[in-house]
Amino acid sequence: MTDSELPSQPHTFALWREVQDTRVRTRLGGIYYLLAWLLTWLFSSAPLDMLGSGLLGSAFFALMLALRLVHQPPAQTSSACLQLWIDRHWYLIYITSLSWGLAHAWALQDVQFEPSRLIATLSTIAFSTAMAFNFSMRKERCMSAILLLYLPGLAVLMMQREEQQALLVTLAFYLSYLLLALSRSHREYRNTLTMEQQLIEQRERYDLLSRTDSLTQLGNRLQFNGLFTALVANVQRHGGQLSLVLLDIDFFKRINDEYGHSTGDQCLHAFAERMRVVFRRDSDALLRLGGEEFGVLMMDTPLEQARELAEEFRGNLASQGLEIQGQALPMTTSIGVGSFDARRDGNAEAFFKRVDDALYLAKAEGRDRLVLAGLD
Ligand SMILES: Nc1nc2c(ncn2[C@@H]2O[C@H](COP(=O)(O)OP(=O)(O)OP(=O)(O)O)[C@@H](O)[C@H]2O)c(=O)[nH]1
Repeated sequence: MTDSELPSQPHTFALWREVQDTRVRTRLGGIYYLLAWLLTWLFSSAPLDMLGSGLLGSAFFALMLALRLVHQPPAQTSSACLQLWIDRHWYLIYITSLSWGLAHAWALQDVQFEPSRLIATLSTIAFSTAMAFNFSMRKERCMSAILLLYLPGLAVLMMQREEQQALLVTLAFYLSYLLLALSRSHREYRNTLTMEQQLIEQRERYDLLSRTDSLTQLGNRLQFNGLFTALVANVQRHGGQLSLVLLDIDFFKRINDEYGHSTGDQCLHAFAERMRVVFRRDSDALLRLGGEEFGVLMMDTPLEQARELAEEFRGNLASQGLEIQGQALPMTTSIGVGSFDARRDGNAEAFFKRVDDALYLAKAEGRDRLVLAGLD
């Protein structure tokens, strides 16, 4: 998934990240529960006497492992879908934790598990430690899972506290450490997430800046190049109508020479503002291609419609000029307009050249006019 495909809403991004992290961390967990059960059962004093319950336990933990593996994250990245996946996955984690907690309690109680009791206790410690460090995205849920792992065993040890006092106290102490470690791990997870979100936002801001012309706040040449190629590829593949309007201010050098560069800058800004008034559809992409040359990419717009709008723009500008510092400054623009034609334009470059040639013709024929591309 590329950066631009990542969910942009902070809440949805946090859920998406949590899904990815949960998915990566949950895979191994399932294998170790199965392994721990197999060792506890097979190293008990009489595994064959417990064949039924041994196999049943193995089948159960194998099923939990399979469910974890087949529970694929949603293809959609809506927050509702992501939240649902997380909730369901936590059910699997709870069920596995409680089942292991009960298996440990059984091992502590049943004499047949005497030789493998240590395996079960060490596994409980390992699972709860892994839980505290790997699933700290949700503090309360993680705490509940640790308690499900721990409490059945502690309850048995409480009942046997005469003989098991040392183990009971040690496990209780370790549990308190785990809850503290979980708090710290949760804080660190949130901090890392915030940093990651800030980084993405910063990158998006820089990306936008690098594609924006600072004088007019229109998209710049870089933006045009990417957008134009993508839109042409899109109409080539799916059809539709894409029009391009190229505008070049007439004799702009004279404005600079006569009124100064700063007034020239204000003219460019005012020109862009005027473009925003006329080409106002959300799907119109307004760009400054460089110097005093501008472009409008009009999606789903037939040639005639693009021509009408461009002509309206040219006429308004010629009759009203631009208002700079309360003064009307005469100004005209030459315009080339064209629509992508799959038979005539092999690629984006050819299409651009056709419209640029029309603009050149508008200049050559005396300026302040609009020429349609490729009607020769
Ligand atoms: N103020 C200002 N001037 C700019 C900017 N970018 C380009 N120019 C000026 O725009 C002028 C363009 O001049 P030319 O290419 O000769 O074009 P023109 O004078 O508009 O003449 P025609 O296009 O042939 O009608 C140059 O004087 C550039 O210095 C800018 O960002 N600000």
